[in-house]
Amino acid sequence: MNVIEINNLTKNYGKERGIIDVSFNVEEKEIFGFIGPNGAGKSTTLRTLLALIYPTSGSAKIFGKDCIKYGPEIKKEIGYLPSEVFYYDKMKVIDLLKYSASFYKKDCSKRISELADAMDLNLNKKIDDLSFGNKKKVGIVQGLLHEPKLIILDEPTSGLDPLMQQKFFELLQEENKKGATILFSSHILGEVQRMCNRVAIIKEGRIIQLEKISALQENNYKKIRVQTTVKLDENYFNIDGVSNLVVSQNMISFLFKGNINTIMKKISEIEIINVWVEEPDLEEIFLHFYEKGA
Ligand SMILES: Nc1ncnc2c1ncn2[C@@H]1O[C@H](COP(=O)(O)OP(=O)(O)OP(=O)(O)O)[C@@H](O)[C@H]1O
Repeated sequence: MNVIEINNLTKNYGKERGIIDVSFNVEEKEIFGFIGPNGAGKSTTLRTLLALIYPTSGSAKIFGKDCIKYGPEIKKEIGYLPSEVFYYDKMKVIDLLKYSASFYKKDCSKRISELADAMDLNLNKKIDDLSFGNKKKVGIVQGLLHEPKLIILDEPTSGLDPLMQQKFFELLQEENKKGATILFSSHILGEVQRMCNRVAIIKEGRIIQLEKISALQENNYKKIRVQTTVKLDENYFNIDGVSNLVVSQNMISFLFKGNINTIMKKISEIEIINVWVEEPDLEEIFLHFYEKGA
């Protein structure tokens, strides 16, 4: 079952490009990554899902219901962490969280203290006195305190130190095990690689790739390095599926997409000293997309 269904969602900010024809689904209990560089359109997509902005065209459904028409009803089951958090600075953390909890028809106090303990957040401080990272933690607790069925996070780890990032990911994994579906945006590929089952890559407002993390790494590209006895003509590997070719002395490296036999035959026809075939990490795959203008 799809918890989120996005169909040809387009948002123009006047003449400015926001997002163009964005479509993807997030299945129940999935941890789904949404990656792209600054300005690609991640926040615009997520804000539209939360009915904070209206699409120019296209539509999206959450729990099978139109996200704009049924916005208020749907939002009760969603935990949202925006990329930037702003608060009434004079309030104490606990008062702010109690206020947030008052919007839901359940007692969230136990969960608030559990989350604050897990994130090492002092509930009795004034918001004003918190560092950026601690304000982010308030946002995290605020987003999770009502045990939502769907968690939407916009660049959640920015401002958290590595130890806190780790704790935060453990928290998310626990929520996921309990049944929550998670959609989070990031430009940090390592965390997406570690956390997510599937990923959508967005570039200049358009989705350019939608794939299982495992497929993205295993099936699509191989990172190949060949050590030859003599310096090879760089056109030798100028065949379909080869990209990012670098020749230096008697070492040649490139990314290969396609039938592995094709490239192995080509390699077997030259005198080699060694060959390495590796899976590229997401960072390399991602860079490849951007360089090639895919
Ligand atoms: N309120 C706005 N008015 C005009 N243009 C906007 C507005 N908000 C976003 N944009 C434009 O829409 C595009 C997508 O921006 P968006 O914030 O969704 O990207 P992002 O992937 O979330 O990037 P970041 O990580 O920097 O937040 C950008 O070109 C941006 O300049």
